Amino acid sequence: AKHLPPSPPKLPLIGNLHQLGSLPHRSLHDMSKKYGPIMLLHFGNMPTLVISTADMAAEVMKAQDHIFSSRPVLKVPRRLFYGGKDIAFAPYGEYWRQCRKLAVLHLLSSKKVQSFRHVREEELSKVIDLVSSKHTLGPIDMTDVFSFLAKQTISRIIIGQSSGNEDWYKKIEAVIKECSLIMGDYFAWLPWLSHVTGLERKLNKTCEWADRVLETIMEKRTKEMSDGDGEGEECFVDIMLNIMEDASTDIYLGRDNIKAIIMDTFGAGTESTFLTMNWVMSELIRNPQVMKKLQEQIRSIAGSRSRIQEDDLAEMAYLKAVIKEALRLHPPGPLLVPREVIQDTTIRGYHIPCGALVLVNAWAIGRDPKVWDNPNDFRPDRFLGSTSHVDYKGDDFKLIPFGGGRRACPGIGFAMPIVELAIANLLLKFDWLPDVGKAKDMNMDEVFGLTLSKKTTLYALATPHEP
Ligand code: HEM
Repeated sequence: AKHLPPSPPKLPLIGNLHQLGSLPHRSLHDMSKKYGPIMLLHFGNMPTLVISTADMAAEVMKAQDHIFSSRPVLKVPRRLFYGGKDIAFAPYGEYWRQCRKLAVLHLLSSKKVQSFRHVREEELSKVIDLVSSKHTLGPIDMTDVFSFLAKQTISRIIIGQSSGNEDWYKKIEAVIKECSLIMGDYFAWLPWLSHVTGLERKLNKTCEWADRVLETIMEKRTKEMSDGDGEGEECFVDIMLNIMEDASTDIYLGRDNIKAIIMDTFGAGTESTFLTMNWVMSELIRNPQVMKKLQEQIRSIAGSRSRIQEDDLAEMAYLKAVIKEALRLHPPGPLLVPREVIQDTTIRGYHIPCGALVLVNAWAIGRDPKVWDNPNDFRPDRFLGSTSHVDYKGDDFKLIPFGGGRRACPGIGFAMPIVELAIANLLLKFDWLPDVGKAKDMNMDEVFGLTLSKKTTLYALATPHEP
């Protein structure tokens, strides 16, 4: 008989789903303490491999990456993304390879990221002005501030800025919200449950609505480009429309691909970037001594200047350590994005069946006491000195908030300048305190959806800093 990985006992029909609870990354972490770093669960009748240590993650995302690099065909994303025409949920193969290459070369390259620098700076200025104008009125809703900043910046880069576009941002935002509500529900992955909950109808409605919004945006950008009356700022949609129409390129890109990629970058980019800023700031306010040390570094680099510029970021070792530490404790995608096994294989003697779903518990790995000292403490200093090379780029499997291997997040270089610039300038310009009570008592409870958010809104008191 084949030697399968250890499995907790399961129920008929639902398998292990009832054991996931409302915080699956935590329940799975607890289960792994009993059943080991590689477990085989069943979501309904879907065999699901759960990976809970850095060693095992290296096995699936490095040693055998090619076997673990597909995505499961999940009902909801399949429909929302035009049958897998996006990047994140496309099955492993030629289409995915082309599409990812297109995004990496034409949308997310460091040259492109650099070309949107003014967008990041302008949108951040609006936020700084907002905090300046509101700080005398009492605590500021920082969750709202970060959410606004991520959405404004990223949507302006993806669908562009032209008069009346705020409406489109809002519409896409509403679509994404609806989609993540549908998708965040693990039960929705089960085909037989969808009819019971009326998911099918909801899904149809949302897809039609999303398609109308996306078509209108594309038509508008096409018209502006041909009339030459766009406001001069190139966006992802323009870049893709140009590639679509350019007969000389060997990349095939249809309208559905473009729409799926818009949804994908929006969905993958905004929420995760916003949550990262929100967790970083929450940890800073909860750890005043870290905040103080970081402010000293930022203020000394700024000198008499009133702004930290992107060129300054390279020098900011402590800022980078703080962000790594926040991502270690609060990876916005605690179970990453599910993968699928494309052929039978073995790991450490265990048989892994073709077609199994794979969840890598990045959250558990970030808190593994075997690889991290005092794993539950927020101690950015652990990333200074001899360990400063440990990074989230996918080479150190104990820190994988962006995944690793060929399916790793291609948006790291796009997201991080937004996060770093925002935190650096908010700490340069203002001093921060919790709105009520003691810093150490701050509520850090989580809510699990598609992403991991903070349960309570982050309110904070800001005082302008006079240099
Ligand atoms: C702090 C912000 C972000 C975090 C924490 C994050 C995290 C992740 C994770 C965990 C994955 C799955 C990796 C795997 O399967 O190994 C992923 C995939 C992906 N991310 Fe990100 N992401 C972020 C920002 C962005 C941004 C800004 C974009 C684009 C604008 C983006 C685009 C994508 C895409 C397209 C994929 C799918 C890659 C593939 O399947 O080949 N992400 N991201």
